[in-house]
Formats: sequence, C-alpha cells, structure tokens
Amino acid sequence: MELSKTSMEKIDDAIKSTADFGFSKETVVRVLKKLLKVYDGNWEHIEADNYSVLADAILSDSDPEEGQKKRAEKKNLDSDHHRKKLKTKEHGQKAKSCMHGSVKRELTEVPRQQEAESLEGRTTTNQLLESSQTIISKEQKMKKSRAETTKIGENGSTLFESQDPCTFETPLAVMCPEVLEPSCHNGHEDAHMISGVKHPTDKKFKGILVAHEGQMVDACSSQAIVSSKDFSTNFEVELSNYGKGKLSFLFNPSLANGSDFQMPGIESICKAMEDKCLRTYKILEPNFSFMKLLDDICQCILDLGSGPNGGSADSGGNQNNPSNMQAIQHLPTGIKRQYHDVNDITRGEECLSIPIVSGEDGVLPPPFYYISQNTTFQAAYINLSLARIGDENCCSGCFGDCLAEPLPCACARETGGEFAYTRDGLLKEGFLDACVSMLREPLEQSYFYCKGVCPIEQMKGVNKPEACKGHRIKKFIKECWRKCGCTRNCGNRVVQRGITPDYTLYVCLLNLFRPQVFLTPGKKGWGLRSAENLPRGAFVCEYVGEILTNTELYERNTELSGKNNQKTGKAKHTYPVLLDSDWGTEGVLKDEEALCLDGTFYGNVARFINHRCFDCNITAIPVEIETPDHHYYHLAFFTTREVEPFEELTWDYEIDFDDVNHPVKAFKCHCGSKFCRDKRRISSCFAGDILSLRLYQLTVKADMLSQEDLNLELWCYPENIQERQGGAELC
Ligand SMILES: C[S@@+](CC[C@H](N)C(=O)[O-])C[C@H]1O[C@@H](n2cnc3c(N)ncnc32)[C@H](O)[C@@H]1O
Repeated sequence: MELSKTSMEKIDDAIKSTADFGFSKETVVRVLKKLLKVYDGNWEHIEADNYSVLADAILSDSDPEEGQKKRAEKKNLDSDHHRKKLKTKEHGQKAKSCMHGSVKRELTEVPRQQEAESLEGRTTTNQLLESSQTIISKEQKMKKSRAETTKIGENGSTLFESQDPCTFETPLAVMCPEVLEPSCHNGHEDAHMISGVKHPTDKKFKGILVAHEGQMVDACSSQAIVSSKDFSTNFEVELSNYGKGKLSFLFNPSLANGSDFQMPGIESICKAMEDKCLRTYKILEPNFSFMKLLDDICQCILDLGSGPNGGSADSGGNQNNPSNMQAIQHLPTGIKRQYHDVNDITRGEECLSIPIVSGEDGVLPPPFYYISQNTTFQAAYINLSLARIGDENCCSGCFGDCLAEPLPCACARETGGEFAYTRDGLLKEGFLDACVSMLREPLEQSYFYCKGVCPIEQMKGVNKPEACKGHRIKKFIKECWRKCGCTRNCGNRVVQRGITPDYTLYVCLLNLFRPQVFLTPGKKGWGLRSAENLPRGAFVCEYVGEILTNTELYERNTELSGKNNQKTGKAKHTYPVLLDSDWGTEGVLKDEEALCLDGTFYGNVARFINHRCFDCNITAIPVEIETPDHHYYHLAFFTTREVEPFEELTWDYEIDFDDVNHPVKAFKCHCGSKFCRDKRRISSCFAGDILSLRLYQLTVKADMLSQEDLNLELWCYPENIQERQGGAELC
C-alpha cells in the first residue's frame, strides 16, 4: 500500500518520539503497522499521550522466539520480586532501560493479576517490568507509611530495564536505586523518582535521570559526601552521614553523541553547574555550591513530605522570595568547602597568580567569586553594540600602535587630543595631576546635577528624595577597541589588558605589579599590596564586580543590613562603587541606566583595596572602552606616586562620613591618614581641630606644601595627638 505524505510524516514522528525511549525503527514500524490495523488507520489514539499507546504496544509486542523464554522468566517474576527489588541497582548498572510516564500511569491502574497476564508473551525483559513495579510499589508503600502526601514521582516516570539490548538498542535512562541495608534502612522504603526530573518525551531530555532514595532525616546536616561509583556512567550523592539518603545520577550512554562517553567527575560537574548557575540563574551567594543545591532539594523534599499540611512546610527560607541569594543564605551551613587557594585567589582567572598572605592562624578572607571582568547582575542596561561606536569614537584607519604614530588618532579626542598614556604605558604626568587634583580639590571642580530624581537620593529610600547634591564631572581615558584598526598591543590599550603582565610590552619592565592580598595590621581587615615597587602613573588593576542598577544595590544593601545578615555578619564589608557619570545629560535617567559596581559577591582583587582619606597612593579613573555611553565604564586604578614594595595600596572612597542617611553605613575609618575625614575618629580627640582640618582638606593643595608646612599642619591634627601624648590610641 502506498503511504500518503501525511502518514509518512506521522510515522517519522512516531519513530523519532519513541527513539527517545530506546525503541528501534524496525520495532516501531512493525508495531505501528499492527496498531494502525487495530485502530483502522486512526492516528489519534496512537499519537495520544506522547505515543503512550504505541510505547505500550511495543512493550507488549511479542517476539515468537523469545516468547517462551520470557513467559518462563515471568513465572519467576512474582516469586523473585522482593529479592530482585533489592538488586535493582545492580541490574540497572548493566541494563539498558527506558521509562515512560504514561506507561507507569497505566500500570499503576492495572490490577496486579491483570498486569501479569498482559505481560504474557512480551519481548521486553522481566527486569524492565519488575523495575517499574519496584518503583511503583515503593511509591505506594511510601504513601502509606508516610504522610500520604509525597507527590514525588507522580509526574515522574516509570523505570524500565532491559537486559535485551537487541530489543532496546537505545535505552533512555535508568535510575537504579540502591536499596539500603536493613541496618540503616529504618524501615523506610522511599526510593522514588524526583518529580518531573525528565520526561522522556521532553525534547530537552539529556539521558540523565535523577533519583533519590532513603530517608533523608539528616539531609540538613549532611556533609554531601560524594561517592563516585566505579562505573563510568553513574555517580551518587550521599545525602547523609549515615547513608540514609542518596541521589543517583545515571547516564544513558546511548544518548551521548558517540560511544566514548565517560561520566565526568563530581568535582567537574559541580564546577560546571556552579558556573552555569552564575551565568544563567545569576545566583550570587559566594557560598553557593551545586552540592548544597542538591542537599537543599532533599531538604525540600523532606520538608514537603513531612510538613503538617503535607507540603506546606517551610524549610527555613523565605519561599516567596524570588532572590536566589536570599534563598541560599538559608541553606544549611554544615557543608565545608575550601573557598580560596592561598597561592592564587583568582583561581586562574588572571594570568598571574595573586597569593593570599595570611597570618599565622591561617585565617582567609571570606568567600566570594573571583571574576576578572564585570558581569551584569540583572536589570542593568548596557548597550555594547558596535553600531554605537561612530567614526569619531574609533580609529579604524590606524595600524599597529597608535602611540607610535606622529599624530594622535580619534581615540585621543576624549583626552583633549592627547593620549592619556606614555609609550611606557604609564599615565602622562599632566593627565594624572589633573585627576589627582580633582579628587583633592573638590571645591574647584565642576559638577553636574541630575535633572530628575537623583538615583543616589532615591537610593536612600526616603519618601521624598532630596534634590541632587551634584556629581563631580570626571576625566575619562578612552582606549582603542575593536572597531579600531590598531593591534591589541597598541599603547592606547592598557586597562583592557587587565592585570596580566605582558612581557612583550616595555611597560611591564617598569611596572612589575606583583599583587598580594594580605591581612592589614590595623582594623581594616584584608588589603592589597604589591611585592614590587610601582612607578607613578602605573596601572594597578580595574575595579571589577557585578553591574547593578542603583535600585538593585539599594535592595541588596537593605537585605544585607537585615536581621539575617546581622546574624551572619555579612554586612560587615560591602564593596559598591557608583558609575555616576553623565547622569545629568539625558533628561530623566532611566533606572536601568543608573549603574554601580558591587564586588561583594563577585569581584577581583580591587575589592581588597582599603580606603585612605586624601593622601592615598592610587586613584580611580573612569575608562571608556566598549561604549562611548558614559553610563557604563571601567574604573581603573593608577598610582598617584611611586609606591614602595609591600606598601599597602589605598584609594579614597570619597565617603562622606557625615552623611548619616546614606544606605550604606560608613565604617569607622582607620586609614591612619593625617587628613582623616571621619569625625567620629577625631571628635573625641580634639574637636577644636576639626574645622581647620576640614578647611585644610578643602582648600590646601597638599602637593604644593613644603615638607615644613606639612609637618606644621600635621602637628595640629588630632591624629597626631596620640603621638604627642605618648602613643596611646585615643579614638
Ligand atoms: C572594599 S573593602 C576593602 C577590603 C576589606 N578590608 C576586607 O577585608 O575585605 C571595604 C571595607 O573594608 C573596610 N575598610 C576599608 N578601609 C577602611 C578604613 N580606612 N578604615 C576602616 N575600615 C576600612 C571597611 O569595612 C569597608 O567596608
């Protein structure tokens, strides 16, 4: 009979859909023919429920040669049932198998005797059917023995195993629950499929099936011990110290592209999943680990299953809170993991290692994720399209090194027609002087004022935000970038090369930045220093973190200063930096364009740079790289003077220590500078000096004072009183 085009397509569809279950084309076609006869060519029944009828029929399809043998095996099925159940895992390791949700549904509805009868003559293996029954019966038992509320497995899939590779060439996946030894079993038989893990007809199905078993009473305190099994396609996660819970992952090799699939190690799986969570789900919490997530799943299952209302139990977290961070903060804390490599805090993210120099007690900085490039958190809008870079903002006609050319190119326009860098890769004296004086002589600087509500005022969370207090107009460096014709080693590309010492560049002979994260001797916590001296104007590093909108930052800060965080002390060090340039240029600023960088959870070494009032040795300069739009830019640190080896690197956070309304409560400053602005630090010492100190800070150009002047001035400052009074710290 000639088949119509539609029929051909339908057959193709049926083959494709059932191929996922591991059925061969020949088997599918053979059974299809029979079914089409039975249903008088009506595809509706065959296609229904993702071809469940077809799948059933294939399972029931009799191979005459095998029939006798299978019937014999079937006779043993019932008597062997309990014994085999205990061995399901072993079978599963060898067997190929498949599953089908609707098949399970049907089987659970069929009375046992009837079910047995329907098995007569099947070509599928006993283990396959037995395994599915095992799961079902376990679920049924569990429903009885526990709170009758366990939903797990209802949408899940029945498990089939096959020892007959000829019949099931491409088995789908299998969960092989290892039934616990009676001694540690506590009488619970609660192996079951995790709801909705993967339905075989789900096109995203990757051949991995997850199952858990055992009573997970200890999931919360679990150490998430991982035991990789010695077969290449399976690994398990122990969910308690007593082996009472277990998640099993088994991969069906036939679904891998190629036959040499090897189940990766648990470490690499966790790493990959953590990276994925970071990228895809934007999970922020530095304590986040995939193992903890698995652990949490089990805790959740346990809570749902044993809650008073059969599913309403709250595991301690705010389940309505959409923030991953919040949810993860409530995870059990029992799981230990070494977060920092003392030899390289960057975990290989930078091209040089940055060691942690800790004290004798081996204490390490709190955990965070090291990133070497900014990453958006959620709502921040940054348009990095090449189309936005007009001819006036790039030098497409250049070649080689722009700094070697006799005339500056278009990229020098931002810096007044002169490049900001010398050919040695340092900042030019004049440019650096201008940047430093902008910081040190705030009264002489130009400011812009937000036209609408100032994002900073809005961030303070008051009902009626105050008028914009003004934002300093900053001097930008503009670097060449991808639309430019020069090479990557062009001298006008310094910040974008990162901390990496590039020894092909002359600059690196001058600037041997050897960063170290170290515990400061004072009360500032961890700090950053260089083991080599740095010349004036040398690029140190960029401030890297998550790009947030100011609203997001406000919400984050509110969360951090909330009750829970006070408990965990997480609000102690926060690391936000505002990207507040050009906010006033385009009328009312959209929320998603008022951005900041937060290195609290994800950041680079810059998050360790401590604050120093006024006479700090590095300064932050905005750098335009990928977009001429100054809502987003890079913040790069350059030395303001020559820095000695092992001298702490400090910058002026420009904190207004008097601003009590700021959402981030200012720390008590221990910068040790003679010009410290923190009144709390000096008021108890010698209040009479405050006025002169403020005046001094606002008007005196420190660089222009002679050492004699400076000494005289400094003697008046309260910071020095302790020295005069014998060195006791007064503040
Ligand atoms: C960007 S972090 C610097 C690294 C921090 N010291 C650490 O251990 O992670 C900023 C935090 O460091 C501390 N800090 C920085 N400079 C300080 C200073 N001059 N005095 C006191 N604490 C300081 C404050 O807690 C501040 O919130």
